[in-house]
This record gives sequence, C-alpha cells and structure tokens, in this order.
Amino acid sequence: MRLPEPLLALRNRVLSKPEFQRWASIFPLTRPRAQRRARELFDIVAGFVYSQILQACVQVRLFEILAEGTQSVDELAPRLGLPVEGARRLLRAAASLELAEARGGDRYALGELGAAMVGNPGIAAMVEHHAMAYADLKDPVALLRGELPQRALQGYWAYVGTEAPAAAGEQAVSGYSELMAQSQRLIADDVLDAYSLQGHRCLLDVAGGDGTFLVTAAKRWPHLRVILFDLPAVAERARARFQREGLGDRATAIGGDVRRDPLPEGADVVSLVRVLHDHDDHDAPNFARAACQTLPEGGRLLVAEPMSGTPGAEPIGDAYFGFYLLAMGSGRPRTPAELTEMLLGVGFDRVRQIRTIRPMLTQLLVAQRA
Ligand SMILES: CC(C)=CCC/C(C)=C/CC/C(C)=C/C=C/C(C)=C/C=C/C=C(C)/C=C/C=C(C)/C=C/C=C(C)/C=C/CC(C)(C)O
Ligand SMILES: C[S@@+](CC[C@H](N)C(=O)[O-])C[C@H]1O[C@@H](n2cnc3c(N)ncnc32)[C@H](O)[C@@H]1O
Repeated sequence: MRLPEPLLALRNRVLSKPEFQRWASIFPLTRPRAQRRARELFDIVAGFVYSQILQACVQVRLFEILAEGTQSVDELAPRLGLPVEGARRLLRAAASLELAEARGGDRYALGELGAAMVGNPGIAAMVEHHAMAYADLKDPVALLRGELPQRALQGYWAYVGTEAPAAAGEQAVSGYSELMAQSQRLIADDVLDAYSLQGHRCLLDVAGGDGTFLVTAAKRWPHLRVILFDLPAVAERARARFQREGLGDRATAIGGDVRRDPLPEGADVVSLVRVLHDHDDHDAPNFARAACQTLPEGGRLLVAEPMSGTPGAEPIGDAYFGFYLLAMGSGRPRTPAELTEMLLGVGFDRVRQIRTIRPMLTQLLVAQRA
C-alpha cells in the first residue's frame, strides 16, 4: 500500500532517528520487525562479501566434494587446495550461509543451498562469469553516467554494441552460448509446463542460442517440428546439437540477423526466450515485429524472461538484471505491462500472462496474432 505523502515524510523522519531505531529494537512489539529490517540492511551491505564466498566455493569445487559425504576439515583442505585454516574459514562462512552444514567435530556436509547448487550446474556457471560483472560494477556511479566505455561484459556478449552481429565468429559466441545452454535448464521446463504445445505444429525459437530450449520442447512433444534462428555462428552450434540429439529432419537451424534478414516461415508458434530484455527500447520491438510478421493469423508468440516488478522477486528484476544489463551495455528488464504494450504496438492482438512455477527466473506472456 502506498502511504500518502505527508505520512510517508513522517515515517521516514521517525525511522531515520537513531533514538527511535534503538527504542524500536527494545520495545517488545516493534523488536522483531526492527531486527528483521536491520538484518535486511546488513545483508544488502554485505552482499558482495557473500557473493565472493560463493565464488570461492565454486572455484574450489566445494559442493561437488561435499556431495560425496560428510568430511573433516583436515580431509577437505588438501582436496580444496587450501591450507587447513583457509578451508576452515571458508567452511564456517559457507555453513553460515546454508551452503554447507556443520556436523560437529570439525566436520562438514553439504547444506541445503549447496545441494541446490549441485543439482543446477547452470548456477555455478553464472557465479563464475560474475567475476566480469563485478569488475564492471566496481564504479557503479561511473557506469550510471555512461563513463565506462571498456566493459568486460560487453566484450563477452559479442552481439552488443555492433551494427554487424552476424559477423561474430565461433570464438566470439562460444562463451555466452555455453553459459546460456547451461542456465536454459533452469528455464525451459518451467516455460513448457506453463504453456502446452500440444495444439501447435511448428515452433520457431528466435535468438534461440544453441537449441537447448528447442531440444527440450521436441523431446516433450514428439509431433512438433522445430526451427531455430540465431546469428550464423550460434546457429551452427545448434545444427550440431540437433544432430547429436538425433532430431533428424524435425529440426532446422538457420543463421541470420533478426534486424536484417527475414525469419523462416512455416511456424504457428514463435518463442523469444531471454531476448527482449537484451535490447534497448528502440531495438527490442524489431524482434517482436519480426516474430509477428512471420506468424500466420491466429499464431502465438511466447515471451519468456525475468521481468521487472515480479512479486516476491523485485530485486531480481530491477536491481540484479537492471544493473547486469547496464554493465552489458544494452537492454533493461521490463514489466509485463510494458512488454504487453510493446507487443500490441507491433501488431499482436491479445496478450495474456501465464503463471510459471519460478517467476523469479522467468515469467511468460503469450501473444496472439490478429
Ligand atoms: C527438503 C525439501 C523437499 C524442501 C525443503 C524446502 C526447501 C526449498 C529447501 C531448500 C533446498 C532446495 C531444494 C532449494 C532449491 C533451490 C533452487 C532450485 C534454487 C534455484 C536457484 C536459482 C538461482 C540462484 C538462479 C540464478 C540465476 C542467475 C543468477 C541468472 C543469471 C542470468 C543472467 C546473468 C543472464 C544473462 C542473460 C542476458 C544477457 C541478461 O540475456
Ligand atoms: C541472452 S541469449 C538467449 C539465448 C536463448 N534464447 C536462451 O534463452 O538460452 C540472446 C541470444 O540472442 C542472439 N542474438 C542477439 N542479437 C541477435 C540478432 N540481431 N539476430 C539474431 N540473433 C541475435 C544471441 O546470439 C544469443 O544467442
């Protein structure tokens, strides 16, 4: 609920007084909330330190090693490549974050969150590539002022800031394509659970990366034909992937630039998965318009990506992706309402939002062509 202006000003005046903060931390009725808010502020202050502890766990392969079972610090230290004291400090920190679990007697097991990391290798890949994002975020004000022309992330995402992304070679696309393939496993089933492709014949995945999303869709729906469109070097990777998966003539991969080349025809459903948020406001509609133009009347477009303002996950859209994309040099997270307006503006007729099981990672809009 939004407070009226005068009440808001009063609340903020009161909350900013150290005497009130102290009183609220003691008074039994306000104490739990005061402590929770202090802890929340502390977590924001300490976020980078927590992230670096996770980075260290991933680099020394702590979670894979603990997945073998409970071990003592003395046993773990040489396996982690750390001195005993360093290993103990890391394990205590990891246990406090529930990445590991202290078992007594200087022994440690996998924690609940560490176990989740083992099950999702895509998260570890994200953590490792964050080294670039954090280097770019070192001076966030300079970034906001547009004063950092050389950024690691911009070099990593080879299609950003160039008029000719289709010229990118295999080397330039391999890093981000692998990262996207790994993390796509956190996304594809959530989208395919939310929207059934039973009634569709052919799915075109625009900017579909190495084809992980289409392979998942094709395995789930054996009647479905799938077409991938991406930059030539990425489409080449997808072609090889489709062959390895034995999809035969059910799957095609076509290389090109969405802004210059026509999309392949024949699909009755198109997907844009983690694509629109990569592009600035003047450019993102080009992707949606191209999808609309290739669809027949009544065809559907699926837009799946993390969105701004997701209830319960607000900082993931506007803080994490907002600043990640700023460092990358292109795009922004958008609310479902902003995306809906964009889709209606390029010729779609009806747009509805469908619930996904983990909206923090991806939300889903389905648009129908008039
Ligand atoms: C015991 C049981 C059954 C339940 C107990 C309750 C419970 C839930 C306990 C916790 C244990 C548990 C099972 C946890 C499960 C956790 C899971 C599944 C966690 C998943 C986490 C996913 C994360 C942290 C994903 C992170 C993704 C990131 C950081 C993505 C970044 C994406 C980027 C940078 C994309 C860039 C692409 C671009 C350029 C923007 O387009
Ligand atoms: C963030 S990735 C998402 C990949 C995939 N959809 C996924 O979710 O894993 C964005 C993709 O857009 C592709 N891309 C960027 N600009 C493009 C353009 N102008 N034409 C075609 N593909 C493009 C990139 O090569 C990359 O594979």
